[in-house]
Amino acid sequence: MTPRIRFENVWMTYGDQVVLERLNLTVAPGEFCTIVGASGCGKTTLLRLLLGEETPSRGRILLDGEPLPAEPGPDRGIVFQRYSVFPHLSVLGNVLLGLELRASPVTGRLFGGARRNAQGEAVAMLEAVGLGQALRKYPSQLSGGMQQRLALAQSLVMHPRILLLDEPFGALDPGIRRDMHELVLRLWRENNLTVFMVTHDIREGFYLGTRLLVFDKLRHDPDAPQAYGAGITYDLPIGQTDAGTLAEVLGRPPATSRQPPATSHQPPAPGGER
Ligand SMILES: Nc1ncnc2c1ncn2[C@@H]1O[C@H](COP(=O)(O)OP(=O)(O)OP(=O)(O)O)[C@@H](O)[C@H]1O
Repeated sequence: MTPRIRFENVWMTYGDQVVLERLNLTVAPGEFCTIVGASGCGKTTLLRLLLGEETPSRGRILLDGEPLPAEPGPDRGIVFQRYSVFPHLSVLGNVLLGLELRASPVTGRLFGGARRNAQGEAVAMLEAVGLGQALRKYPSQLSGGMQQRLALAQSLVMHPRILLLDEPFGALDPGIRRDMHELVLRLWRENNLTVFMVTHDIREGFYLGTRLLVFDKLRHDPDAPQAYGAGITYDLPIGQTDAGTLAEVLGRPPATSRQPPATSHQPPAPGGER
């Protein structure tokens, strides 16, 4: 099967600062990769490379076997910790906008049947994330959790192949975060998504991911801290990783959402149950 994403010896530098180095990574369709690492080690930079907002300084990234487009596109959706939605548009307007711009890039307006179809799609997506009762509200009238539901709907209505999540639940209360975990797992299954999610919470990473990627510097020169970038120090298929490795990474045993399978770990079939 062609990998959904493939990094081939990717480096990312800003001036003389090496942020990421020697990244080699193959991700199958339907995997849910959670990404952890120290602050400033390049996690957001990795997502921006996948989005097409940045291009690698060296190496290349392939999307379904083709070079990744050098600009953001509807096949890659992103949700940030905050500020993903447009404050001056209603909930419905936020989700409609992408559909309108895709169909009518110049005016961003749709008319007649095309507009009704787009509205139907947007409403269905908002209902799927639990915002069916809030279509006419504005983002300032929504709680933090509702704003993140809106941001998810805004991305998913474009039917992306890849969903990029940059600490999307970091600012939410624990109870709300739990609800969002269940929502994102359902959306992942229902929309055949391949997910890359940055989190500071390693337990969240274990709970949600099918695969946990740990980023850290592979080498370090105290006299030249910018000389070396981060790479993947652990690539853990969750459910198949031995207890010793997990304990080393976590400092204690993991809490995963799944029982480890007895033998091998298979990424879930897109849309399949796990
Ligand atoms: N556009 C840019 N120009 C110059 N340096 C940048 C740019 N973007 C990121 N950096 C630098 O790259 C490094 C990695 O930043 P990045 O935001 O990817 O880290 P991170 O792991 O996501 O951090 P955090 O966990 O704190 O969000 C930082 O030192 C940052 O200052």
